[in-house]
Amino acid sequence: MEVQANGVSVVIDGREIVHDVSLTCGQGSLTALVGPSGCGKTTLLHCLGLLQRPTSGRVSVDGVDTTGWKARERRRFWKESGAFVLQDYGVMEEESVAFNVVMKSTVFGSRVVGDEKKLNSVLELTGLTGRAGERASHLSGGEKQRLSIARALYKDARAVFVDEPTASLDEDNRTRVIELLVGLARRGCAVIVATHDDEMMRACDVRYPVGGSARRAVEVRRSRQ
Ligand SMILES: Nc1ncnc2c1ncn2[C@@H]1O[C@H](COP(=O)(O)OP(=O)(O)OP(=O)(O)O)[C@@H](O)[C@H]1O
Repeated sequence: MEVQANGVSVVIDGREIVHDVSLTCGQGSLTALVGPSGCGKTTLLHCLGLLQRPTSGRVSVDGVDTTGWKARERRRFWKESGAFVLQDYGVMEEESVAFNVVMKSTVFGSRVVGDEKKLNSVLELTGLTGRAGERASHLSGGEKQRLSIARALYKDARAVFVDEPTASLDEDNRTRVIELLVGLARRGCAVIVATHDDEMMRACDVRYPVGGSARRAVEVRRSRQ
């Protein structure tokens, strides 16, 4: 999936938070939105993920302009194609790890339904093997981060929007999360990451400086081996 911003600006309370961003986040590529705290990375990420409407400009998905999309079309995009790994992890604390991945249960919520083999495979990939039945609230910050990635992997998301994925992680978890995001891109997903982290930035194919004067997406590597 390709997610594209064309002349996207966001004005809140008379203040321009995002200024005239044009950027293409391609299928199979890992794009970093970079810049100092408060420069508008999260706001831009939310626009690209259709969580927030730009004040002007447009966001297109696979070449389709989403400006006129109603709630129903945006919901379909989130359900079928998009996944989020946000700073508050987007995890349902009271639910099990398995439910948080599969997001489906029987009518009365007593049992998670879904593809068990696939569930086990994504839990293994994200280092959460054996944790399916545990309450998500028991997980550590790094584990919750990986749980959100497990959900993106399970649903075969085609675009994943990630906010500061490594901010509060120790070295091991950080490396692991970066590897998982690179893995998602290698599967053909468009992965867009707002980040301050040098190691995360180095793993990205494209770095886009948000804010500042000389804004231009820098392609770091043309292709991965
Ligand atoms: N809903 C809102 N109402 C008022 N101001 C907002 C709102 N959303 C964002 N802002 C402001 O816009 C600016 C950019 O915020 P944003 O969270 O996008 O920055 P950021 O680059 O992601 O910052 P950080 O790296 O610290 O997470 C900040 O000054 C913030 O206070």
